[in-house]
Amino acid sequence: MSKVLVSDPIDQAGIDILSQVAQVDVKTGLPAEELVRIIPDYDALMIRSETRVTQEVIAAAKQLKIIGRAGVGVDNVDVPAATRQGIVVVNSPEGNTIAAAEHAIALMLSLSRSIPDANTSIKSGKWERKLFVGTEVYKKTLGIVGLGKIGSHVAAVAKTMGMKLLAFDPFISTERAENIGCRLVDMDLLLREADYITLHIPKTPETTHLINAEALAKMKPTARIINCARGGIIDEVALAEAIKEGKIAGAALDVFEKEPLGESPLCAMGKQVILTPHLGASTAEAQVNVAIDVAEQIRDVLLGLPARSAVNIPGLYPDVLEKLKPYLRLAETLGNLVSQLAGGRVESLNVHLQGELATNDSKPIVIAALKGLLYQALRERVNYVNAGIEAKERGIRVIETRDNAVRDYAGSLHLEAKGSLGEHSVTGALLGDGEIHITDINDFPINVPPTHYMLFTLHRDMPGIIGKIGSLLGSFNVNIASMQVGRKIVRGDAVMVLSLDDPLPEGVLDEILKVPGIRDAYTVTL
Ligand SMILES: NC(=O)c1ccc[n+]([C@@H]2O[C@H](COP(=O)([O-])OP(=O)(O)OC[C@H]3O[C@@H](n4cnc5c(N)ncnc54)[C@H](O)[C@@H]3O)[C@@H](O)[C@H]2O)c1
Ligand SMILES: O=C(O)[C@H](O)COP(=O)(O)O
Repeated sequence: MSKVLVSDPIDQAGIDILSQVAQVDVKTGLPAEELVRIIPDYDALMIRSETRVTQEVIAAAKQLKIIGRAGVGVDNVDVPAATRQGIVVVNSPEGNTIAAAEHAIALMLSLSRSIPDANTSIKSGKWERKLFVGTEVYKKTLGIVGLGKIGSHVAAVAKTMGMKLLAFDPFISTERAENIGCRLVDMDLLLREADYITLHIPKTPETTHLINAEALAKMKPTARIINCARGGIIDEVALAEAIKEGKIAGAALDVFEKEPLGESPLCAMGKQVILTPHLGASTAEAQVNVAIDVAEQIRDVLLGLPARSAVNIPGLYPDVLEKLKPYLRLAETLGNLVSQLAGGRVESLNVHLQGELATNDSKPIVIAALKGLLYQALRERVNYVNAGIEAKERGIRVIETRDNAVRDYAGSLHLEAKGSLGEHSVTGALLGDGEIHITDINDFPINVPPTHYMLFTLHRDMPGIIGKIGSLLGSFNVNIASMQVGRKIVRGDAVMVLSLDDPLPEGVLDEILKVPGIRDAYTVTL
């Protein structure tokens, strides 16, 4: 039975799903070295933002197939290291969107009405009405940095509260922003005009310290900033300084450069600063959503099915997958076949998609072809996650071409491998019942289903050659299951494809190559 380690607090709904297919161990708050020690036993790891899945953890995770992040941000996971090791990383891109957006709005309103301090004051027996006179958000300008899922929901709510909306997001169109009710502007203008700024961007090298002393200096002295996205997007030292010097009016932060926060100049500040301990996603609803979403994906991957929200492999939704699955098998088989024909190092792979295959998302097909191509070199180490990166690291150039026209089959796939030992090509298609047929080898037409052991020869089309190969194999007790010849012209060159019941014993291929008229011969195991 598979084993899943849950190393952060996850809703029971997720644990229940995992328990259907695996032994689930919940061990939260593990020190880093303890995680490295126990991870080799596990097939799957389910986390939130607290567990740091470092390169060291991944290197130790010899059996790990999937890391499931019950939430959005995967910045606590070394995704490139996981990818290189063939580990799928999945998240829940939408499960906590509403929770995070509502938290940002809650922080904005709390800042403008000093709710936390007023609460503390009254609970300590005071009645300080004058001290807590606030400001309205109605007709104020909200600058939204990052107009993705959370930013868009914040925009929708803020709009209904009568706020004017500015947005900065270099990756979305003016039309999309306008549809959400936002004016798309540059960051400089947003900083200068907004009364409230709310951040909803990922933390990347470009966004780290996006809000630094220089940016803070551009803001209005009455402006307030909210960060419910990721710690480190705001330079916390510069922020504390800017508030102290009256350069801005306040800030509310849910996320921090270092979590847990520990000592910080922000903790000593009064009602201008509101801090929450990374609570954006902490609603009952969001935790059920993300736990179910990610647990289902872990369950599926452990059962050999694809994940719908993988961050490091092309996402395959069940309906797309159902349609593509037979073609993925075809691509993998042909990739494996062409690499065995090519023999040596493959330098480039041309993937030509024909007919209905050309109208689908080609990325999974290309990945499947590469997985097949690399199988001889990497065996079980290659999978859908790392096939692309492994091919890239080996310098294999991938060229993709497509032709929508339907020929003999609804869809067919042609792979052409150029390598150190020459060029080889194979074409394959699916029959009506989904059976794979190889329809072309090195431009010779044939029509055979792939089998476990196969022998391919290139020879002169002349009498007696088929018989000689047959008796040679017979003399080595190799049984032929089927045989087919493909040729372009009579008595020119031809290919012979034999399906064998047994593997070729050592030395037989050399004997075949000695048969007069045989130009080349290849054994293939699929
Ligand atoms: N506080 C929490 O508990 C909590 C909960 C959920 C998500 N988050 C965080 O919130 C953030 C947003 O999440 P989301 O689901 O909306 O993501 P999303 O991918 O839907 O949206 C992010 C948006 O940021 C934009 N963007 C990227 N780089 C940018 C840049 N340099 N400048 C401006 N815009 C840029 C993208 O174009 C995109 O539209 C993420 O950092 C996520 O990890 C935090
Ligand atoms: O990226 C996220 O989903 C949020 O930061 C939530 O993190 P959490 O799961 O640790 O609450």
